Amino acid sequence: MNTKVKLENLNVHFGSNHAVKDVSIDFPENSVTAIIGPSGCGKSTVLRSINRMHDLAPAARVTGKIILDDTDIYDKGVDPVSIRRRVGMVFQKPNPFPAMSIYDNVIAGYKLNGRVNRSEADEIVESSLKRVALWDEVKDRLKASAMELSGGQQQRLCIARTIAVRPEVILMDEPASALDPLSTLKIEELIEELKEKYTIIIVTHNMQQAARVSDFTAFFYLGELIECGETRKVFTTPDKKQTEDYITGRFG
Ligand SMILES: Nc1ncnc2c1ncn2[C@@H]1O[C@H](COP(=O)(O)OP(=O)(O)OP(=O)(O)O)[C@@H](O)[C@H]1O
Repeated sequence: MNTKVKLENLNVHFGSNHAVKDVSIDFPENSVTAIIGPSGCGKSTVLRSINRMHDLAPAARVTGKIILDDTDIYDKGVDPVSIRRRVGMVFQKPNPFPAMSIYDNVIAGYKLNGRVNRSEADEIVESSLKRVALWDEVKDRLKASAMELSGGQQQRLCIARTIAVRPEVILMDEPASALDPLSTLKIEELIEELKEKYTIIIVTHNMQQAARVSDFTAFFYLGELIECGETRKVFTTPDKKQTEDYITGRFG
């Protein structure tokens, strides 16, 4: 399996808080890697560093390397906007643009590339909504406000918006934690399908979800990567005692 994203000695500081400590990890292409660990262990901070989102937080200092294919995304001269196009992000709470229609939400990110003609936009909206299994539910009301959709539909819309930009990597920060069990199941099924085309890295608090959706699991504790490996192995015969204690619910 090719490595799509490689973290080499990644450190993130917020002022004097050393939130991510010397983390090195490979994320294989066309696979799902789950990042797990107790609250505050640095999961979201690691995820956000992979599309340079900390550039937007003045207190953050990132050192080390993050290699996307052959590009160190923190190299001088690398445009963070071009990285965010290649590395999309889906957040915990569905965040469609409230003033926009369903159609305009899907195409919003893609339009930042420049002018888009109508038939091209129609094609992208339809294929993205089909990809997230939302097309049949919304095809008759594409001009309706995105806020008319249920929470689960809104989250699938946000995933459609992300994939419309044609990223290579999708970061997901607890994408189903605000959703009911049925919507969660749909998101999990979608993740399974999306990995054929994309490399997915997902932060989740839900151990069963990590076991269900991921090929690889990385366990973090107090800012350090404790263990990373095939999900089945991490969940059945972890190498480290801390991992075992966490996945068996003894702490966290
Ligand atoms: N923008 C920020 N400014 C300052 N400190 C931050 C910022 N983001 C995160 N931190 C700090 O970095 C550490 C790791 O936080 P992070 O959100 O990555 O943890 P987490 O494992 O994702 O937690 P949770 O599971 O609760 O979401 C915490 O001490 C947090 O307070």
